[in-house]
Amino acid sequence: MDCISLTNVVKRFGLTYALNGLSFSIPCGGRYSLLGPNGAGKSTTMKILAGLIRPDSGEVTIKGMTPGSKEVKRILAYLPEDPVPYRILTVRENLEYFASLRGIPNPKEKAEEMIDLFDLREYERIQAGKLSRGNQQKLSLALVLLHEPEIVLLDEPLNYLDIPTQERVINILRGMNSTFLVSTHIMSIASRLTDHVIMISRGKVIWAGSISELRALGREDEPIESVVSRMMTDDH
Ligand SMILES: Nc1ncnc2c1ncn2[C@@H]1O[C@H](COP(=O)(O)OP(=O)(O)OP(=O)(O)O)[C@@H](O)[C@H]1O
Repeated sequence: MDCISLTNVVKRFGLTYALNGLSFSIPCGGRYSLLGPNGAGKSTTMKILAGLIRPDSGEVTIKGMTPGSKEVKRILAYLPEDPVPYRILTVRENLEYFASLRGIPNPKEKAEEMIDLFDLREYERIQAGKLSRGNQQKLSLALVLLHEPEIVLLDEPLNYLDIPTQERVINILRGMNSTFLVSTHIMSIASRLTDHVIMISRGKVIWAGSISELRALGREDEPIESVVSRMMTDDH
């Protein structure tokens, strides 16, 4: 079964076509990266899947359901590019609040678990607005993952994180059995978190396949970044 499906999706902002006939699908349990040059339509795609904006035309389903519906919200996590937790709440309060919004039976226990998992103990009583950008990112990841979502949409998830935290987060994400769509410009993140790639440019898919197929398109010893760069530039 497909957990994510887009067919012929068009989204315009004024005269700009952010998405222009975008179609792809991701089977349940699939781990996919969304790659593309600046302005390709990656964040727009994520927002449509998260139900935050509606396409002008085309069909979008999450496990056969409508994005943004109550059923989908229950099973989906979306980390935007620049997530902001509730600034006046402390780290712990944010976690407890999100856990109770999610209907988790014991929000305090869940907050404890996420504080340990994301190494936030030192900051648990600090207001989110006073955290460093990296610690805000860590908290935001904890907030979107606390309900053990089946489908996870992450826009540049490792932004601002120091190297030990990147490793910690990569291990957490790799340990989850969810369906993943990760938008990133960093190929090492794509290849460590996912095994398939959807490459888009000007609002439509220009290539899709496994990361090993992508590597095989390059010359021997050619860095994968160079292969991707050529594919993105050839399209222009
Ligand atoms: N709210 C908006 N109003 C007007 N134009 C928008 C809006 N959101 C996106 N766009 C335009 O839609 C196109 C796709 O933008 P989008 O943010 O989806 O690209 P992206 O692939 O995520 O880019 P980047 O890699 O730079 O983050 C761009 O031309 C952008 O300027």
